[in-house]
Parts: sequence; C-alpha cells; structure tokens
Amino acid sequence: MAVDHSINFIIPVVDISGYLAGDLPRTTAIANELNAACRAPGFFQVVGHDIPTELRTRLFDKVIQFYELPTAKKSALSHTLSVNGARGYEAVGEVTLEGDFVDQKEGFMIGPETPPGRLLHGSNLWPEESDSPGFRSTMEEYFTSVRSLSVKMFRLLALSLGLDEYYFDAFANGPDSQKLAQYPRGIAKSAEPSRGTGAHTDFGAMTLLLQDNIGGLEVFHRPTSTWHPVPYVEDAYIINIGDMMERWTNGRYMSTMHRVITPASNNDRYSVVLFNEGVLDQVIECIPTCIEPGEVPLYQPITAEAHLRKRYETMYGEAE
Ligand SMILES: O=C(O)CCC(=O)C(=O)O
Ligand SMILES: [Fe+2]
Repeated sequence: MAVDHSINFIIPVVDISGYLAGDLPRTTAIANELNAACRAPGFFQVVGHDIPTELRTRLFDKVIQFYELPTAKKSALSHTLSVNGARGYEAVGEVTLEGDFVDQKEGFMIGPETPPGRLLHGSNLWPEESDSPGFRSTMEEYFTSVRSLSVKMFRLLALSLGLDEYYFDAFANGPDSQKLAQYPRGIAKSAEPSRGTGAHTDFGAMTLLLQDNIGGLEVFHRPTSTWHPVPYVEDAYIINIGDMMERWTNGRYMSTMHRVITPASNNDRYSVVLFNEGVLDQVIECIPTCIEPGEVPLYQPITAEAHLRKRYETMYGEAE
C-alpha cells in the first residue's frame, strides 16, 4: 500500500471566517462544505480561525524547547507516574497503534485538571519552570484557546448535520486532551517502513491538529487502498472526524485511517493535537438527522467511557 499521488485525492481547505463574523449566507455555505468534507475524506483544513499566529508560534517554540531537555528530565515526567497513566511524557517505543509497528515518536499529554478516580481524570505533570520557562503557561493558554475553537467547530458540525447549532455544546465543553508530539528525523531508507504514528482512527469525536512544514502525515483512501500526504497549509488546522462522530452520524461522517511516516528530513517534525473525547457519560447513539425511516443504526449505543477504555488499553498495551 504505497503512497499514491496519482489519484485526485483532495483534502478541502475551508475558510470559517464568515461564520466567526456572523455572516449567515457564508455560514450556510461553510456548513455545506463541511458536510461534504466530513463524508469523504473525513479530513479538512481550516483557515480563517481566530487563534493568533503569535500564540501558535510561541506554542511550537515551547514544544521544541521541552523536547531539548535531557532525557532524565523528560523521563521524570513519565505518563506511567501520572494518576491515570494518560498525562505526561511518552518515550519513543511506549505507544503502539498499528500491529507490529512501535510508534517512533515522543509525546507529552495534557488534559484538564479533574478529580482523579475515573478514566483519564487527574492532574497534569509539568516540568520545573526553571527547566522549561513559560512552557506551562503557554500550554495552558493555548489549550484554552484551541478548546474554544473546537466548540465553534462543533457548532459548525451541528449546522452541517441540520441540527441546532448548540446540539454538541455540552459534549464539546467536556474534558479534552492534548498531545505534543516530536517525530525524530529519519533517513529516506528507514522512513517509509517505520511509523511515527501507526495507522489508526481517532478515538474521540473530532481532532484539531497543528503540524509544521516537515510533512509525514498521511490519510488512507479506502476505495483505492492508497495513502495520501496531508499538505502543509500555512496557519491551517487539520481537522478530522473521529470514531465517536462516525457512530453518532450512523457512518455518514467518516473516521478515516491516518498515520505518520517518520520524516526523511534534516529536521524533526512537531505536531500539537487536540482530541475531543468529551464527557465520559455521554451516550453516543445515532442522531436524529442521520437516519432515514426504515434504516437500521449501524452501531449500538455506547458511552464515551466504554468506547475510550477499549481504545486506550490497546494503545498502551495494558489496562489503565
Ligand atoms: O502528529 C500527527 O500529525 C498525527 C498524530 C495522530 O494522528 C494522533 O496522535 O492521533
Ligand atoms: Fe490520529
């Protein structure tokens, strides 16, 4: 299943500035563009959002600085030391998403501060301020901003499905998690057969991702079984539909397989990813505008918690 550039595979770029400005005709057009993009390929890029360039630049600077810390400092923040096992640092080799391929990346997970006791709940692990000046404050500032963008994207998705604009609000305002990833560079020969992140679909409802311009993220085209690079678009968020939204929409919106190939580059690759995993008690079942009379729902109702538990166990190779 090599990368195939010959098929006319397009990841649409959608400008949402009209929605943010309250322009109703543009909002209808944007909702229609999103509806088409979410059906296939299940990925799109968003420009015209309201996250300032300065914040995104500072974010990447702080992420790069963090990964330059000595290994011992990063290992002291190992996710295995967090209350729920899902916050903090993941070294190369600790995550597997695709069969025998071990992910060739370092990760750092952040979430909301929540009382411990339930899946994914607990506190963050942070480096000492003297080791990573400004890291924590920048991550907290960015996390707040990107979560507010994600609420707006859920409102657009609701409109795109013919639902009330605020249909997903309670879910969208629930706990999300954020991953800072570093993909160590490889050489061309080793890049293709290795995986920065193994092929997978995302666990939550929607994912908002910032990548740099190194490349390596690829999306799977089901009809032809081919992989396609996600081009770098300046200032854009890459957004994709996750498994929960596929279930919610009875398969109308597609949770598409993707992966990251180790960058064959002189530079390491960085990405910052927000996963909307929402409220654990949310029951994910076919929404009313996604079923025709006589049609049978493709999926049984499931709680977000039951769905996520299965996926996280597989990823870390153990029960959390
Ligand atoms: O880092 C990337 O570009 C993609 C990572 C990804 O797909 C994930 O973490 O779910
Ligand atoms: Fe993903």
